[in-house]
Amino acid sequence: MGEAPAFCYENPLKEFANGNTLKSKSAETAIVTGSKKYVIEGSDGKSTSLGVRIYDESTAQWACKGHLAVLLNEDRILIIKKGASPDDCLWFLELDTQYVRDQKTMHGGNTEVVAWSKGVRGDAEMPIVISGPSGVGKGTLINKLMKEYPSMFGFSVSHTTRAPRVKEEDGVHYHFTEKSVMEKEIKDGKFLEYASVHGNLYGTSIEAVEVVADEGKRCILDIDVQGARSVRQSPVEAIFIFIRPPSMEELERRLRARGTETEAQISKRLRNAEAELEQGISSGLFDHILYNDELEDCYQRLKEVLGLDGNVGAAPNPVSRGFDLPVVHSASELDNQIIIDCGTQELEKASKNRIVLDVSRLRGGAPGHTRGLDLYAVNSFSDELKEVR
Ligand SMILES: Nc1nc2c(ncn2[C@@H]2O[C@H](COP(=O)(O)OP(=O)(O)O)[C@@H](O)[C@H]2O)c(=O)[nH]1
Ligand SMILES: Nc1ncnc2c1ncn2[C@@H]1O[C@H](COP(=O)(O)OP(=O)(O)O)[C@@H](O)[C@H]1O
Repeated sequence: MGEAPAFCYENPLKEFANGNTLKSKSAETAIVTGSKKYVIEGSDGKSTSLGVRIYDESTAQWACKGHLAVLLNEDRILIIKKGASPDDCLWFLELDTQYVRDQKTMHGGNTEVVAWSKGVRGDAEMPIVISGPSGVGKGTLINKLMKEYPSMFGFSVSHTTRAPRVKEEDGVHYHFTEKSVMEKEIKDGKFLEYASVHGNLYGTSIEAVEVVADEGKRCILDIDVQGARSVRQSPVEAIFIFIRPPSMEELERRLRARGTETEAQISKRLRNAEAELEQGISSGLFDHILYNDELEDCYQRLKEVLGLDGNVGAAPNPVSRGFDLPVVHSASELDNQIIIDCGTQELEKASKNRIVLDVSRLRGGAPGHTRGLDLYAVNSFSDELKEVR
């Protein structure tokens, strides 16, 4: 996914609390990682654009002069990497985002936390997390939704160590995986969340969510309550829906009628259902709790909650991940738009030498990703920002 341009603050971040340090002319802030020291230079106080210099201790040389850093809303710094590949030129150093605040709380409140995330173009709608006990009808509801709105929703294909059921396909319903392989991938940080459910390991890889978002579709996650809690604590901003059965008797009837589990597995799932229901209903974790009594009623409620009543299913908006930034000379911020001047000397190219990076709709993606960036070229001679592409 490319390399983050910088790393961990040498000093506590309190200097950044109001951004003053960054805006004062003399200020230089150092970020150190391994043998590299990244220095964000102070600006003249008028512009929010700052230079970034990199000192490589192993070669004792200053390198990569010319990265640009722009402080955004005092909660994150946008770094525009010079000479990076299109896929790797925009990064955010998160200083005071919701994710960073949550992480600080998790670490007891006294630890300074910063997080790197890569800028990804395009806006994908908030993922939908659906939880509920086994047999309640999650899969049935999700299938209906995907059938009615095939271009709008995409399913996050989880990994699991459980055996496939008769009609289940590898890579479609689940990625059926060896336990040791999955444990290694979890250790390698490839998973957004994972949990042990009914005696097997289940997990959502970061890639599973990103693949759907890259297609411009809204991602649906069918995961248990533990997994939902982990996603709540992740940078992913999602909508959380819990499906509950009309009664335990009806849940049992549905599980048996489905005919996909042995008697022992059904008993285990029913025992676990009690705890899942308790947590689903009373934890405050879920934004919406829907009864699945009559299937059609529940489906209509689900559509309402998702704002789909009467909506005919918009076409997907495929995401193009990269953008070729020419040599960047300066950047300034205006109303959530970063104006990037690429400073070509040749007059004939001058009409395309300014690029606007719209950061008004930034939102957390899977860990390490910030979505919602929009980029377009404008005519630099026009007073208005006129789109030319
Ligand atoms: N945490 C987590 N739970 C998952 C994931 N995938 C599926 N689950 C949950 O695991 C449980 C068992 O799923 P499954 O074996 O397909 O049985 P079913 O719910 O009866 O269809 C359900 O509660 C799923 O929501 C995942 O990636 N992460
Ligand atoms: N509202 C409903 N009324 C009756 N049966 C239902 C309803 N919703 C789902 N079912 C049935 O219950 C069984 C379990 O549903 P499923 O979608 O597999 O549950 P889950 O994915 O939550 O484990 C399936 O056989 C399905 O056809």
